[in-house]
Amino acid sequence: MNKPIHITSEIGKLKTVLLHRPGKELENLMPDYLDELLFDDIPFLEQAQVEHDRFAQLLRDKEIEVLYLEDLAAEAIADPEVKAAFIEEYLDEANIRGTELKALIHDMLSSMTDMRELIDKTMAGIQKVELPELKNKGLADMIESDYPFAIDPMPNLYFTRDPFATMGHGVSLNKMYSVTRRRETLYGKYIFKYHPRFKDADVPLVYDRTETTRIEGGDELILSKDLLAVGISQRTDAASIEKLAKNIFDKNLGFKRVLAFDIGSERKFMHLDTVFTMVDYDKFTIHPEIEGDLTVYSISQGENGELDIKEEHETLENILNKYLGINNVQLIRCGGNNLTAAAREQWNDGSNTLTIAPGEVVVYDRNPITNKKLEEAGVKLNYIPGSELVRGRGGPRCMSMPLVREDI
Ligand SMILES: NC(=[NH2+])NCCC[C@H](N)C(=O)O
Repeated sequence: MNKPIHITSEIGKLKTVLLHRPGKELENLMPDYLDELLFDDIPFLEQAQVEHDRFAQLLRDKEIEVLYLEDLAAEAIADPEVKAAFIEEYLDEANIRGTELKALIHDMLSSMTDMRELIDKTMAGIQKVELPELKNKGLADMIESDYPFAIDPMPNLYFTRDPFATMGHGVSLNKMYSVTRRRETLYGKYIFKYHPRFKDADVPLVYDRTETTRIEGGDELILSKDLLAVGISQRTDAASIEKLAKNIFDKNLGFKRVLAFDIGSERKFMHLDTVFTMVDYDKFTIHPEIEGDLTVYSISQGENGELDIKEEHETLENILNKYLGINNVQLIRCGGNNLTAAAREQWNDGSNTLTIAPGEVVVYDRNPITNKKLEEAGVKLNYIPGSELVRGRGGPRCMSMPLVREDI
């Protein structure tokens, strides 16, 4: 049987990818709560969907199988017992104030017979005004309080890169940094456990959402079948990288070394993939601010199952040459040599490329300076529009989770 997950590089020909088409959760964004929900503006849903559909169609035109998170999740909970368990768990994590309110929503979700509708509802969130019965139960105060939601939306779901990350034939089911994104990983839990595509494969989990320290997929890069890169960032703790490395070695996923890159913890550099992505065997896009010496921890398996950790201070170029065993790494600067362009295009995810084959990527059309640099370096570009999608601060890499790539 072909493994449903097979990822041994960041650049091998992409065969199957997981997306989420933005849905009603984006219409539950409000200016007052944008910061907590990690958005900088409110995308126009209809247009965001048009842009997203272009992205998906481009991938299909390249003969890549496109799967949707919402479909897999719906299929995963088809069995009534699984559906019931999912609803319980979803509600337990939904921060609902008031038991009657919870019971009411429980009834509402349980009575839904179309699993896609149910999943969409759990993603969109629930406004208190959608529950008129609540008044009769004496809980009018809940309705009248200023906060409009009974259950918050999950607007970041279209960044499928983050809640879990595929590596080898395993999955890092992540503990997210922010409250608003923690619930997203529940879909992954049910998909890998119960979906027919995955359930017989016993997908090994090398990280679990129940962990106490955080890690996100934007920080997890597969540099080769032997080598992972993980960012120590706003989103990912050093402690999580140790746990991940230990599990990867113990569960024999094939990787020999994990490089942990310390990239600081600002929002603009929230993940490693916002400053650094791999586009070819020897080519990387980078944000100029990570040039110069970096602190990198090289983690391998030591004696008696302990980790062997070495600290190094080196330029990105030297580190990549050394650990990839090449001598001609080419770093392509986001925004070229102009600082203003670099800042602007990095903010608009100019270095957040999705590589679909060695030397071929998907990029936003809105970053012409970076795109020209990529072209000059011999990289083949496929453009998508991103005027609305970018408002959530993510590009083609963030909006996709590869499930299968050809080996390189
Ligand atoms: N892999 C990425 N860079 N993902 C971008 C995620 C953006 C999202 N608004 C967040 O802050 O979480």
